[in-house]
Amino acid sequence: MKAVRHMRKDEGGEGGTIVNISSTAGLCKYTFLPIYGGSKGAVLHFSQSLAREPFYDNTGIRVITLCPGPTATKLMEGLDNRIVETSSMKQIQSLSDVQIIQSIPSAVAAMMKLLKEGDNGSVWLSANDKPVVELTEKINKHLDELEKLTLA
Ligand SMILES: NC(=O)C1=CN([C@@H]2O[C@H](COP(=O)(O)OP(=O)(O)OC[C@H]3O[C@@H](n4cnc5c(N)ncnc54)[C@H](O)[C@@H]3O)[C@@H](O)[C@H]2O)C=CC1
Ligand SMILES: CCCCCC(=O)/C=C/C=C\C=C\C=C\[C@@H](O)[C@@H](O)CCCC(=O)O
Repeated sequence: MKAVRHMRKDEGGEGGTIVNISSTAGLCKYTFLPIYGGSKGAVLHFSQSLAREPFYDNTGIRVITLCPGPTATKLMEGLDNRIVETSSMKQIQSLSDVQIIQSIPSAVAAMMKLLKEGDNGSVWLSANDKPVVELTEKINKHLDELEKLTLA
């Protein structure tokens, strides 16, 4: 929020872009990453709450969220040995049958695309070495429906 104060146009800044890094672990109920997944869900919710209008109109700051799937960085090294809930090994094993650990260039390509094309409040998925997918509509539909329930 300190960066926002420096960047915001309505307080003398130049606007800009903030990209928050969530994860597929923030989208999926992974039994092997409950704490990490919880923190990544929080990153996504923080971004969507911050990006809600009139934030962009007032500040000129785009807030965008990237949700990468497993990507070949140091963070993924020895993941199997760091799983605390051993009953979740079954889920991690079945996941590794259908999901690959993507290359860093794939995640970088996703970042470049969303920097060029991403609207304020947009959410993007980059996984399995596939082209980046925009999730904004699905995420906002889900959040808007839940919000309606809180008001009913
Ligand atoms: N690698 C993966 O599979 C995925 C990673 N992510 C997220 O991407 C982001 C970057 O992770 P990676 O590049 O994969 O990990 P990494 O371990 O390669 O890099 C993390 C970097 O953060 C720095 N760092 C750690 N604690 C810090 C602190 N308190 N203050 C400042 N810098 C600190 C480390 O020195 C390191 O350079 C993280 O938020 C991670 O959760 C999201 C989805 C998948
Ligand atoms: C410390 C947490 C890193 C989490 C990275 C992330 O944000 C999302 C990961 C999502 C799913 C990961 C699935 C991994 C499944 C298997 O392929 C696993 O067996 C790979 C283990 C690799 C290793 O070096 O141990």
